[in-house]
Amino acid sequence: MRIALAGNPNSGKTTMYNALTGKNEKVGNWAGVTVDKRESSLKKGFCKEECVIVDLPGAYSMSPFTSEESITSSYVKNEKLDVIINIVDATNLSRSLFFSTQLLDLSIPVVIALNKNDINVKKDTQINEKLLSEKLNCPVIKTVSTSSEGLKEVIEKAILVKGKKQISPYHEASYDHSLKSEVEKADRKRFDFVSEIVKQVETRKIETNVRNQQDRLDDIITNPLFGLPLFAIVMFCVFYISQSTIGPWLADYLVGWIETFQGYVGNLLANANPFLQALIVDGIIGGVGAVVGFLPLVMVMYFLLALLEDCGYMARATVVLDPVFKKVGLSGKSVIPMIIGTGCAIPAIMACRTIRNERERRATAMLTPFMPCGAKLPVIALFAGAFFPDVPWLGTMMYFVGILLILIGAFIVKAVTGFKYRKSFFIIELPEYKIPSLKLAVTSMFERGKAYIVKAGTIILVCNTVVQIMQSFNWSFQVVEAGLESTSILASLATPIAYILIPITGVCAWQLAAASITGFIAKENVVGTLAVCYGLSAFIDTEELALIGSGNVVMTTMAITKVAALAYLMFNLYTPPCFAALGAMNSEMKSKKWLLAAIFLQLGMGYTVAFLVYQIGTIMTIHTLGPGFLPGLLIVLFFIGCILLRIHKTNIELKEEK
Ligand SMILES: Nc1nc2c(ncn2[C@@H]2O[C@H](COP(=O)(O)OP(=O)(O)OP(=O)(O)O)[C@@H](O)[C@H]2O)c(=O)[nH]1
Ligand SMILES: [Mg+2]
Repeated sequence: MRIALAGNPNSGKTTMYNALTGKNEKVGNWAGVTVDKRESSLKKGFCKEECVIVDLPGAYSMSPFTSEESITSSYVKNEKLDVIINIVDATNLSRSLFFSTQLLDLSIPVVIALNKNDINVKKDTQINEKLLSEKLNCPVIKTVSTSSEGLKEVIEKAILVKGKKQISPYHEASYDHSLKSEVEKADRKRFDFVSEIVKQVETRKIETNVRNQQDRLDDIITNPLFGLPLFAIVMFCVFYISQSTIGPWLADYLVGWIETFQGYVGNLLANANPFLQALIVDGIIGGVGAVVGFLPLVMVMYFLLALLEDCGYMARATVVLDPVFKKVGLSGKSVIPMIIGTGCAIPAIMACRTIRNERERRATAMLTPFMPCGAKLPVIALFAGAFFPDVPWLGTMMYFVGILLILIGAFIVKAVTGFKYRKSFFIIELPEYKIPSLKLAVTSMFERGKAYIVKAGTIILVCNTVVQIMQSFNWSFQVVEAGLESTSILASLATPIAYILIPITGVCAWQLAAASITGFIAKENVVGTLAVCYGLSAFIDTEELALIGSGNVVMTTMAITKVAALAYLMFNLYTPPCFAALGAMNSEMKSKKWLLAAIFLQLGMGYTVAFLVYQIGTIMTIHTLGPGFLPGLLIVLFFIGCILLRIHKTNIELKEEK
């Protein structure tokens, strides 16, 4: 038996899906969290029959506007479904039932779950579900997905209605679907029908048109003047707590355990072959451990972001940033992918589907990776902790630089595509504020933590092993002696890139180049590879319970200046993301031209920023230009020249069109 969950965005479909299947799919308090379908079998205990539950993206209507809405409408129309469970947001009945009546037209049995009933109980809003069931000719059950209330009954009803015929409550006269005015007329009629039913079944105590506390809070939070600084403060707190206070404090304990384990294995292998010993103790445990050591930072950040999302703040952030983004040809819609991007660029790029305008969608997918993701966080934490322990806000600043680069990038895309100002509307449904669910935040945190550990135990482990082997052997496949690592396979492959990095690091270090290259496989590799190449594993000082301070081993071993460390960090953060994210960009942009342009822009902007930071920083600190200034300048000028040329071409094309 196959049951699909369909309904308006933010009605609680994924929450119900998770409760029914035991999965942990992403739930968020805004419209458009789910952008692709997911399926899994129903948990035992709900019914004896084998049953598959399908979670779908939210949709307002069967006539799709966005690509994720069309996933839903084509799925319910074309797949062989036994039953549709229509999740209706009981706090917003009139809007939700419009879609319900369309689902009831499909000749597939429907069960309506009147979800979020707990909110209605609190507000004393009553819905006569029996009468509603009679009016719609289908079972209606009140549910609370967050506590699984009513879910068993919903499934029981779904089994009962399977294979039964339901008579659609609304009969639409046929009309010409190609004519916009006709469609609007038909929709209006359907809406009147729904309003009439709502009038009969619902009694509200609080009139929605009375300004309540929520509206007053919105006046402050989304205020054009206070909104932006407030957003900056909120995000600063998130990054500061996760990366400069609680995160590193927890990380220290973890690193202590990892070191103990490493020492234990080291003792066990004391008499083993030196290569094997180095591979296991330094390459695998040291490299993977260096990455895993930063796990608490990622988890704390996820916990805080989940709280912010769930309380309803993130949806407001889109409204606050909308005017700023509009100026560069994007809109508030681009903010959600950006925020998701602080976790991982892949779901963030997928979230761009909710953007209707093609140019805006592609531009957002192209620019979202500038937002440092969870995998880049260990890289930030490492450099911020090792080189700038007295600047606790440095890590946080990397996120704000990310936002700035998104804006600059958007401006470039706008100029290159010849985007002309058009009045565009940004409409978002603001969810109600609520006390965030700790359970949800903890689940989100552990899900992310699990993914991080799995990645460290697979991709990162394999990469570190390969790096350790390539570093241990030369091209004649002989083990390189200690001190002669620069003759290794790894060093000879990375050296050409190391030359390109001279204008941004001041040194020709194959280790730095190797770390940046493996970073394209997964960004955590930057930390893992540096740990392996420099023979450093513990980046966190367990004795001082802090990320290792200045003048420590990392700084002296890497032998680069603070300015170079900052520039190198920024190069790794703002050049193209990992290959998996590039793959996601390719499938969302659906254009090779856009993908290539995106990679070029990311490479160019990442290099330019790093070059400027290093050279200007060097002039400011030691009053001289850094090494490799001229070649670096030529690379940057080439990048800027290419963009200017493209903009010029676009302008000529536009003139010709006129
Ligand atoms: N109070 C209350 N909140 C709920 C209930 N069900 C879901 N929520 C909350 O509603 C919000 C949206 O939940 P989701 O499950 O992500 O909604 P969705 O329908 O999957 O949303 P999209 O994927 O965007 O279409 C989250 O903040 C949930 O915690 C419920 O029964 N009661
Ligand atoms: Mg969902």
